[in-house]
Amino acid sequence: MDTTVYRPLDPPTPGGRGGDPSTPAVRARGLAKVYGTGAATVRALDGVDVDFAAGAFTAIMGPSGSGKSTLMHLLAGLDTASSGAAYLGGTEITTLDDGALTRLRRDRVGFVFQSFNLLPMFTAQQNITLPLELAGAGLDHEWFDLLVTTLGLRDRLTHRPAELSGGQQQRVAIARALIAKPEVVFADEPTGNLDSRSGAEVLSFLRRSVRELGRTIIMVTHDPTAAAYADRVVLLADGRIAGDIADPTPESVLTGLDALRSLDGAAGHVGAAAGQGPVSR
Ligand SMILES: Nc1ncnc2c1ncn2[C@@H]1O[C@H](COP(=O)(O)OP(=O)(O)OP(=O)(O)O)[C@@H](O)[C@H]1O
Repeated sequence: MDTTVYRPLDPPTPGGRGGDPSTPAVRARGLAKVYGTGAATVRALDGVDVDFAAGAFTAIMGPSGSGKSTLMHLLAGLDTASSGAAYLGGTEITTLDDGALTRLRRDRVGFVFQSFNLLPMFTAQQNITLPLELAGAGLDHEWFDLLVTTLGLRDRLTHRPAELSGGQQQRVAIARALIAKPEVVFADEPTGNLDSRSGAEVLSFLRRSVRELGRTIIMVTHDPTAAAYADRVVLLADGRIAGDIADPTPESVLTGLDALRSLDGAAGHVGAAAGQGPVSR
């Protein structure tokens, strides 16, 4: 596990803003993914029911192999489920064909990866606006300016990725993920390649984009301190939802992870162990 310690740069403010709280941005119902057959069968996800609120920053945590990446890939339409359903807003994505999934990922979802995935020959500005070019959509200059200001990229727009620090590159990747105002941004270990200060900045920007810009973010992370920037932490163990922590702190997340280890595969839910009551969905 990455033991990097991140220090929040600004104090947390309660609650998320924006989105329609009555409709979850993302839902899973009985979602399952099975790899292999016979003795080699792995149930990577084993019947997951979970809602992710619009306008909230949610972290997904759990031990290695607990199914975090599998869940994110199914929710983002990057992989197909073995059974069950995943929804983006009102759209059941588990029944869409490849073409519809490609359009959905392009038009309604943003991605931030551990390795930034910027195009090296393009400037920061060109990288940010690339999704609009690919979609044939026009640039909302006001939104672009707001993103660039919020992410502190104003004086870096003409630089190529090789001329930017890791933290700056990830901030460009976040602006790119947000430029088309997607319904949800999936972030997969977004601070995994960053030092603690750059990681803290990136996490603060992710949180600001939820609180101030009304976006919805679902982040997979191994780091309890990173998870504590979120409004909520969903814990996975053995392909199942094993805990749910509202308003997490590094301490409550660590307590929740420790409780998971002590459950050691037994069925259970660690919300109470982490100082939270079970969250009804
Ligand atoms: N393509 C695959 N073929 C077979 N098994 C797989 C495949 N992908 C994942 N698995 C298995 O599914 C389970 C869940 O994997 P997943 O990558 O979702 O876990 P994770 O929680 O993201 O792990 P980590 O924290 O190590 O990245 C693991 O047992 C893994 O070995």
